[in-house]
Amino acid sequence: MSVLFVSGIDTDIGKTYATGLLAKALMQQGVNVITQKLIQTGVSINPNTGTMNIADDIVTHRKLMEIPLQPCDLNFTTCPYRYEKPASPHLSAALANDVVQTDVITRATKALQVDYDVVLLEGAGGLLVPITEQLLTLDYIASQNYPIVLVTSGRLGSINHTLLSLEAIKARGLPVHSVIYNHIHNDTDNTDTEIADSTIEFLQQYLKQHYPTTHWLQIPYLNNATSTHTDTMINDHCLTLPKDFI
Ligand SMILES: Nc1ncnc2c1ncn2[C@@H]1O[C@H](COP(=O)(O)OP(=O)(O)OP(=O)(O)O)[C@@H](O)[C@H]1O
Ligand SMILES: C[C@H](N)[C@H](N)CCCCCC(=O)O
Ligand SMILES: [Mg+2]
Repeated sequence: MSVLFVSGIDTDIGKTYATGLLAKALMQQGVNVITQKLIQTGVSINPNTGTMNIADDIVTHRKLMEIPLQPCDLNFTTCPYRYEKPASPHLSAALANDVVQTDVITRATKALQVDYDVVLLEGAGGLLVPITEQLLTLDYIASQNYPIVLVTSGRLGSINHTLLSLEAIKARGLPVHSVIYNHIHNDTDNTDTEIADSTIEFLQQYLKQHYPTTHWLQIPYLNNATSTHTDTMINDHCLTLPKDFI
């Protein structure tokens, strides 16, 4: 497979971290990999040019990969659709008097596939987030038949959101390539480790029983992982991928 769609049980669950760390791990295995962002909302405008900046998530991917912005980032191939309002893409586009044309995204992915062996395509929010009034993210994924990487967490409520996401994927007949458990809340005061540990245990067992070929990975809590002073931290927290991951 050469395109993996990285989704999650919700927005702010750690898709960007997961995508960047996956890309870095693949690079370390010698895979020629790049990341793409489906649609970025909440993008700032460059005051000098009056144009939209590069997608924040692409910038974070590159920091996590420890590589500079690439030519395909600078010419916006890795994220053609960027909007100012930090909202659902269908709303952010409408507020910019625009409608997303998914063939632009597909063409961008195909252009990246010319230069790279693997493209990790990060969604915006969860699987049923609308791209337009008529088209949900999962509709687009299904139209391309992309395998899905689903990012989840140990927050109370994650079990339900994870299983609902898995059901939605199954209903479209798409493969669940991986589930990535992100330890996003583990360093905060309000984390209940009993719940988080039980969530890991439950999800692992559930996958073993119902999705035996799906990979299970975990991402540790990273402290300021994308700041400029955390090379050691990032190196310490490399993802180890199973041999048959790609
Ligand atoms: N493993 C982690 N350790 C520490 N902080 C994390 C971790 N994962 C995510 N975060 C924090 O949570 C925030 C949300 O994560 P992230 O931006 O990856 O979410 P997302 O799922 O990509 O959201 P979106 O739908 O906007 O793309 C980030 O700003 C980051 O600070
Ligand atoms: C702005 C935010 N961080 C994401 N990029 C977009 C999240 C859209 C969520 C829409 C929804 O599920 O209601
Ligand atoms: Mg993101």
